[in-house]
Amino acid sequence: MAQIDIRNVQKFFGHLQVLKDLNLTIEDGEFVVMLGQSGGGKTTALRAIAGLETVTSGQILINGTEVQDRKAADRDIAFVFQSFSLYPHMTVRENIAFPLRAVRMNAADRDKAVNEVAETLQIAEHLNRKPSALSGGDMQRVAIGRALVRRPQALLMDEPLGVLDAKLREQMRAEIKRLHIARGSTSVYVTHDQIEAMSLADRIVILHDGVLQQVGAPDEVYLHPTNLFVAKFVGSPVMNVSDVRITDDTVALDGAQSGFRFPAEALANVRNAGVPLALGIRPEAVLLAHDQTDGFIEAVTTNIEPLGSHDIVDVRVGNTSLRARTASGFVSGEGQRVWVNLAPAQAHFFDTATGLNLRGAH
Ligand SMILES: Nc1ncnc2c1ncn2[C@@H]1O[C@H](COP(=O)(O)OP(=O)(O)OP(=O)(O)O)[C@@H](O)[C@H]1O
Repeated sequence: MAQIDIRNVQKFFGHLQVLKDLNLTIEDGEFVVMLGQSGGGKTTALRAIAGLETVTSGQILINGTEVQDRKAADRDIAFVFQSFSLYPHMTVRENIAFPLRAVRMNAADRDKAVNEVAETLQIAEHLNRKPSALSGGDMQRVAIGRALVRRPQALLMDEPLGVLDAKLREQMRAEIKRLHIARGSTSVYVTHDQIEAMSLADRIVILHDGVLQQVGAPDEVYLHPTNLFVAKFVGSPVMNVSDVRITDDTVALDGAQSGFRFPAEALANVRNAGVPLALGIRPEAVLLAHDQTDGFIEAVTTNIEPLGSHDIVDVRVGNTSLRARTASGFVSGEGQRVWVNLAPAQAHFFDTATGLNLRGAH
């Protein structure tokens, strides 16, 4: 198993800079998920760790040894791609055994290793089949089995569940987590699916335009996003973000008759910032009441999404639309008068020019 250290890594494709001074330490046994929009540089970073891509400058260390100039085969890292990339003419057993043949392991040890990994991945009954006879989920289990069979120092996965349907993705996600807990291998996983990232990661690494935006545990990036990009990228439905004015202890939305009163400590770093501000508040921190309530502001419902376990209700306050998460059926229809308030402890204030969260880690 391995600690992976990425130091000051820059990567250019021609004039296009895809990784901008990337620094990251992945601890031994950790499950790190790289999350971001398409084109953010996630795959390039993963391929650079594996040695499938060279870096323009900077160092990559595995257990303290520089490997950036070593070939992929000399890094003892396994890679699982989105497309299963199995050999169609070989059986499942031969596919999984392939990396062991390459290192000339004897047949008895090879069989033992293949059986063990097939058992763990629950594909033992498919060992004599060809890949074409398997479901998508089982094909990806075989691809993961082939990656794990030689007990690599680290397992890298590039959107491994990308082509599976939603239900199978959810099931495989749980299996990948179980496998990681059982094996404890250092894992780096690339996805643009934030639910996958939240559910799998010890730490999430958010990349945008080749720049690392935030590294943190799932609840940390959810509760304390360092900037607007992270705030809007993590969480579903997305965080409400709208321009606000702050006067004394009052936070006023655009066009609203009155503002929300906040305790002084919630506005400590914000009130005198002297920059245009955006309020960020997640739907679960937008509170609705049927009747006039102290501290609440009058609003009108404009849309309701019933989602079974809860509803997402859009309300209009002044010129601003806010999405609130409510109990199912809390609001019966559009055009209804309600009262709205915000949970100050869960409110974020961003500098609209830089995108930085001015409350920092609160
Ligand atoms: N071999 C290459 N040659 C030129 N440009 C490349 C190459 N590989 C990637 N790029 C460019 O680098 C940028 C980052 O790509 P990368 O695949 O790392 O992003 P990503 O975040 O993984 O996105 P995706 O989820 O779409 O794979 C993109 O603009 C892409 O077009």
